[in-house]
Amino acid sequence: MAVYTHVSAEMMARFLRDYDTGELISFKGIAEGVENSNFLVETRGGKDGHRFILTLYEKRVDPGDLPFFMALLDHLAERGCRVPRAIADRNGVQIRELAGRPACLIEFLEGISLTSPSPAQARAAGEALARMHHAVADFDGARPNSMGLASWHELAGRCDGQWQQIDPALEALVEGELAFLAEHWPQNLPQSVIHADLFPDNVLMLGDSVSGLIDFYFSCRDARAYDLAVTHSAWCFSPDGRQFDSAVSDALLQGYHANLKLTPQEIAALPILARGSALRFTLSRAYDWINTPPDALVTRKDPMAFARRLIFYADPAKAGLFG
Ligand SMILES: Nc1ncnc2c1ncn2[C@@H]1O[C@H](COP(=O)(O)OP(=O)(O)O)[C@@H](O)[C@H]1O
Ligand SMILES: N[C@@H](CCOP(=O)(O)O)C(=O)O
Repeated sequence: MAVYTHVSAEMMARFLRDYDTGELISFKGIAEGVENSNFLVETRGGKDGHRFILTLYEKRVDPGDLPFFMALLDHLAERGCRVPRAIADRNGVQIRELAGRPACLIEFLEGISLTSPSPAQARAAGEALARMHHAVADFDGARPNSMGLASWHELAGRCDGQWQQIDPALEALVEGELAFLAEHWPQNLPQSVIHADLFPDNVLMLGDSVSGLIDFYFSCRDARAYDLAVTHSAWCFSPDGRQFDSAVSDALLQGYHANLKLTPQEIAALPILARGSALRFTLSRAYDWINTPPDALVTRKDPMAFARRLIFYADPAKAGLFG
């Protein structure tokens, strides 16, 4: 359960008094997620609906970036993408504070977060990602990728001396990959605002249809093809990273390409971008594995699940994976 900051019923009720959401009737911490504290909030008698997500922004979210995220969500929603907007209070303010943390009340979207997506669902996710990339073409917000190549050395350095508690082979794998990617990371690819964390748990689905894309708190400007590589690394393996699902992979790539054609340079770069994505999530999970506070209500995610993906993508026999 991801709740790092505890909120009392009195605090929550007081917070909601500034909105047209009606009276608080229940709230509870949400089990999924690892980054922020999220609560499902129910109200009655309000004008703005009766079910909401209240997010308190934690460790990796810079409060200065919240206006970028909120403007992006507004922009995407205005262009027909199913994303949750932040609700404004009666003074028109979206970004507030609760329990000493930056806080936003977010529209609740229906749908289920998947754990084992089918090819049809992966195809729908690929289509939704491509539609999002089209929709941001005229969004002029800017935010560099705080979890991009430049940050990976620093993140690895912060795990120094502690790799052994995760896996004896991990340090050598990370060192080798950092050196390889520093030399081979593709340059000059088309840039876009990207989601950068489009895991199955961040795509809400009703049957085989996408009902919402959520959790834009790593979104940034970076190579557009890197977003597809992140999504590929997240969707096309069993959760422990031991099994690759070629049917899900084909469907995801077809769904994306049916809506947005990548350039030949982008397609050629995908194997290295996928290695980068696998390394990025290995590193953030390793850092969290070592540093998660013991009193946080959170289930840590296994870094080795992405180390295994990294080994898969680095295998020369997989070079043809992306066409
Ligand atoms: N707008 C939303 N509508 C419905 N459910 C949501 C919404 N935002 C988050 N959730 C639920 O909360 C969970 C955790 O949210 P998420 O944004 O992934 O957390 P974190 O910021 O910790 O990564 C999601 O898996 C989903 O079940
Ligand atoms: N997707 C990342 C971690 C970010 O957390 P999420 O709950 O927003 O998906 C991972 O799985 O390591």
